Amino acid sequence: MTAQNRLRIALIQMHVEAGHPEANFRKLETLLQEAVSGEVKPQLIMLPEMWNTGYALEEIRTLADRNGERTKKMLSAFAREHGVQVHCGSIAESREDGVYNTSYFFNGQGEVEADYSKIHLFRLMNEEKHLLAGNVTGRLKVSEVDSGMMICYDIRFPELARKLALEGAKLLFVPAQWPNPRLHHWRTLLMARAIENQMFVIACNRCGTSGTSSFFGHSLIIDPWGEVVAEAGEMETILHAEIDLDLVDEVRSRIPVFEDRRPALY
Ligand SMILES: NC(=O)CCC(=O)C(=O)O
Repeated sequence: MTAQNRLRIALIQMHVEAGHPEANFRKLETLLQEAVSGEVKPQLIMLPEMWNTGYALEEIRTLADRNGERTKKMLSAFAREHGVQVHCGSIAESREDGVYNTSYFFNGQGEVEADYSKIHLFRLMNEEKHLLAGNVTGRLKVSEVDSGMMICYDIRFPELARKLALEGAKLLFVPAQWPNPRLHHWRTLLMARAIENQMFVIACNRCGTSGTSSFFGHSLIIDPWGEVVAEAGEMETILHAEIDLDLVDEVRSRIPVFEDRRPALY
């Protein structure tokens, strides 16, 4: 196995102060430095969903990052300085027509390689009242490997993960703010998306509390067999793991699910 076929990942499972972008940007700067200061440097860093504002939806129009400019400036500079790829999780991003829940992916030169705005808005947290839904699926290349992007609630839609897998995705990125009491759903759905599509699922949740909601963390990296490569606990932490990218082809050749599909029947 060559070094090129492996990917070192760090997931920043952080507490988010709802309604306080300043505090969240400051906190993130510290955690990003921490993520690259160990002996083994990650090649990719990922953040949770809506870490800039949290779910301060009543004030989201004023709090959201206009066109993602502040986020892009900070993360692009960081990615370039450290030669590391950064999946920004997602941010509340304001555009002319409203606020979106948007992911950006920066390559190691600090360029925006891909973006994706959440396409399924989560009614239980009133997203549909304050946010606009994206209309395009999220595809990207990570270390030259075809990959897909989802955000949180999106994982309840297996058709989306399957579409990304059929288009070639071998890695699926899922930033989240997934609260209690649905830890069982979080783990099971992520596991299912990994097993049925024989892909790595890389999922970064937030932790801590906001108002009456509490977030259990449990950021996860799951391999294409459905085995847990790494899982965080409930506290703020940086979860480091290394994955073997060749495992996707190995699993797909042992159980040829994609060849055995009968799409004409369903
Ligand atoms: N932020 C979200 O999309 C939360 C999704 C969630 O909690 C769920 O159960 O689905």
